[in-house]
Amino acid sequence: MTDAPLTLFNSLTRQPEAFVPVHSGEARVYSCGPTVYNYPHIGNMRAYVFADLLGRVLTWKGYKLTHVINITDVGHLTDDADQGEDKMEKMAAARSQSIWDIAEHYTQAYWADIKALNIRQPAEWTIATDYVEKMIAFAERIAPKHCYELDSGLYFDVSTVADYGRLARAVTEDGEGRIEAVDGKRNPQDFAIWRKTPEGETRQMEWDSPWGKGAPGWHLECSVMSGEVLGFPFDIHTGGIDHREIHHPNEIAQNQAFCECGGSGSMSLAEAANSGARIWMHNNFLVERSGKMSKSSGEFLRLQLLIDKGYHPLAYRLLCLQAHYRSELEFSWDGLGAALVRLKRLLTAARNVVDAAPDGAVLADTQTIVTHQKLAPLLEKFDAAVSDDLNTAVALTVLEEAVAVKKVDQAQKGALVAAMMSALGLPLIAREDLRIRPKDATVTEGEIAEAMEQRKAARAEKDFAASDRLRDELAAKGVEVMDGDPLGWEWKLPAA
Ligand SMILES: Nc1ncnc2c1ncn2[C@@H]1O[C@H](COP(=O)(O)OP(=O)(O)OP(=O)(O)O)[C@@H](O)[C@H]1O
Ligand SMILES: [Zn+2]
Repeated sequence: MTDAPLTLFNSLTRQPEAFVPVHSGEARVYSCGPTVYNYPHIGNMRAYVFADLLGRVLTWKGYKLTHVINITDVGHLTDDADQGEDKMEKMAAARSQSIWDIAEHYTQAYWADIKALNIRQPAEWTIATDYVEKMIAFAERIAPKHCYELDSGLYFDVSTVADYGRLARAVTEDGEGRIEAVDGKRNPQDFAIWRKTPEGETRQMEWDSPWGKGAPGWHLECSVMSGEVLGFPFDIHTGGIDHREIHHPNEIAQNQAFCECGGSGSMSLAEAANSGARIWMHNNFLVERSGKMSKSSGEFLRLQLLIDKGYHPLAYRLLCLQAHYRSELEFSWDGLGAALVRLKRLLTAARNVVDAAPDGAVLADTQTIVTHQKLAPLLEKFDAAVSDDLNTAVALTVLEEAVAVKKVDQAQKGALVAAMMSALGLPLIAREDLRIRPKDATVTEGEIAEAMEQRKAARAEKDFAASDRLRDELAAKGVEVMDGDPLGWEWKLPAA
């Protein structure tokens, strides 16, 4: 049975809540996408592994999922509040390239990582610059009651909505809040929803508006794209935990203004939540020993670097799944290596289970097919784990139990394992495909295979001198021969 109630931690109320869809049988989810001014780092990708997992669990629970992720190609300043330059303009100037080229290049790089991590395609990728007209219309609607104009742009007056910053307070209570005062603002937390191009300057990206030439504010973009595609209120809004501080409180304020709910006095939490998304969910950071991994700080790890070193990208996915999404996760190469070993064992065993199942069994409906007394409790345990605010650490161990369970119906076992793998986004790829040659390897897979064949023949003839020589030659090229490996691996490269 997969009927454990789905509970998700809502950052807005700071407690786990039962998921009750706005539209019966459906789940509508919006995830803040990347600002495409640079390559995504693996910390950014944790946010999308999390959003993908959430979507997969909603699908597992039987909801019809509509997931939207945006691409921010304009408007995100170097500081999340109103300080600094537009990240896209800054990178384009540094590279002497057009913003459009920068955006195209890094969007493609991001999509390559999405694919490599087996993140499902959302129903829609909304590109911020495609929505500028709608952003202007949204701003025009809320401006009379909620905004004021300064020389630098159109600002949102946060005192015009009830309960501004409730989401952020979770952070400020911990002493992490930081909103700087800027000249001319009525309240320090007021933010630009339209930034005017300063007189005498031209920006690469600018549009005409009732407030002059300029560009939309980053917060406005997400309010407009989420509301436009999913309709207010929708079910779940996701992002990294840094968005809980400024970006999401500002989106909420705009949504409240747009929906004309509240205005003065206090608003109930339910109303506040209804003014945008019902549930706001945030993944915690991927950190290194030196602190949060960050694009803006210059040095960061890209997924491609992991691949170049010989790690399959799905090892990184597994690393993320081993931790709870709300916990900080510290990256280490040892940790990634351990995740790769676990992944190999799991995928090899799962592949065997699914191959042993009769044709069609893995496509059958798990709920109706899994009745075996040893398997049904595992289905229930797995369902309870993922339904408990996406407890993937436990779900993974249940999957490993299911893969190992003996003397059970093969069809049922195949269906169960395939369904669990799919819910966690682990594809059933052949173990050979998990082996990646590091970029700096001096030997090809074909050469390794040939040497291994020769070695096998030498051993069959009991020519141990030749066998040892071949092993040493491979070792000199950085290939370790693995005799007697429990999983039957014949060789490995140093990183893997
Ligand atoms: N170290 C991290 N771990 C997990 N998620 C992160 C991390 N850094 C950023 N994110 C999340 O990644 C997503 C994409 O972020 P975005 O492209 O806007 O990054 P950014 O703010 O420009 O980069 P950075 O914060 O690295 O300078 C957001 O949801 C953000 O909260
Ligand atoms: Zn956003």
